[in-house]
Amino acid sequence: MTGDALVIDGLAKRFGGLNVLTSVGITVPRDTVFGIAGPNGAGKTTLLNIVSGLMPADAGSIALFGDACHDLRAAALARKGVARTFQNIRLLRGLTVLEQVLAGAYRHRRVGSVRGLAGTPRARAELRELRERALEALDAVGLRDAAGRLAETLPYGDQRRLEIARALASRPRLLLLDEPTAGMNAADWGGIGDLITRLRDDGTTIVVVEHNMRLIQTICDQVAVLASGEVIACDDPDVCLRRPEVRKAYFGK
Ligand SMILES: Nc1ncnc2c1ncn2[C@@H]1O[C@H](COP(=O)(O)OP(=O)(O)OP(=O)(O)O)[C@@H](O)[C@H]1O
Repeated sequence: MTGDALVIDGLAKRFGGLNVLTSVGITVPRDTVFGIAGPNGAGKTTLLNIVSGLMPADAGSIALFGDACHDLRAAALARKGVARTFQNIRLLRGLTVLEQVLAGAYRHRRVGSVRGLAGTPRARAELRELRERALEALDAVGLRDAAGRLAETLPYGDQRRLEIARALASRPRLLLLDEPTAGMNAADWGGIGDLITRLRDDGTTIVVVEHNMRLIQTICDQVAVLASGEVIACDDPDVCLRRPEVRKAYFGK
């Protein structure tokens, strides 16, 4: 296999008169956990939105596993192995834990909805496979025993795990996590950190946007710090977070 998991070059994005990203370059090697840090409003979520195809960039290029893909929309990127979670939990009310994950797996179906409704043997076989994938994803995040529960009754930390399971159901090669530990206590975020490194060790490349510096230092192989629309530092987390330009961006000194 050739190519890094993700190579971003010269990426720019403007909202009206606001230049959020001016020229961002990042290279994420395969099978690593790569952190994206930076002060509020630095453009971290905007960067994930562009990489996952939710919005176009104004300029720049993106390559995934060696293939240029900056013109692709979200569905095509998902088929290329990109999955993501969002900063705010986005569970569908009234569905069980398993059904939430099945909804994530379903977009990778091969059998169209009409044939699926007709209940052909192929459609039934595919549904069985989707269910297996969903249970496998729940296993990965430690929620298999909760498969039959209504998702909204789960504790907050488990709802965040469920979001990750939903992304994992498509068996992504590149998983983008937007603040996966937002609002969590230390016990819960430690567990998410362990989960992320386990996923990496199993062969998923992970890009994680995080404000929690201890988590970044614990799990990331590299971190890029965004400020003023650019990457101001990219290195091993301990080295990066000691840099004067990074301290200035965060603490103003
Ligand atoms: N769709 C949009 N339209 C207009 N402005 C936007 C849009 N999305 C983001 N912005 C603005 O772009 C800037 C960067 O936002 P973004 O959410 O990417 O930052 P962030 O680094 O993820 O911030 P935080 O750490 O607070 O989540 C902010 O000033 C935000 O208000």
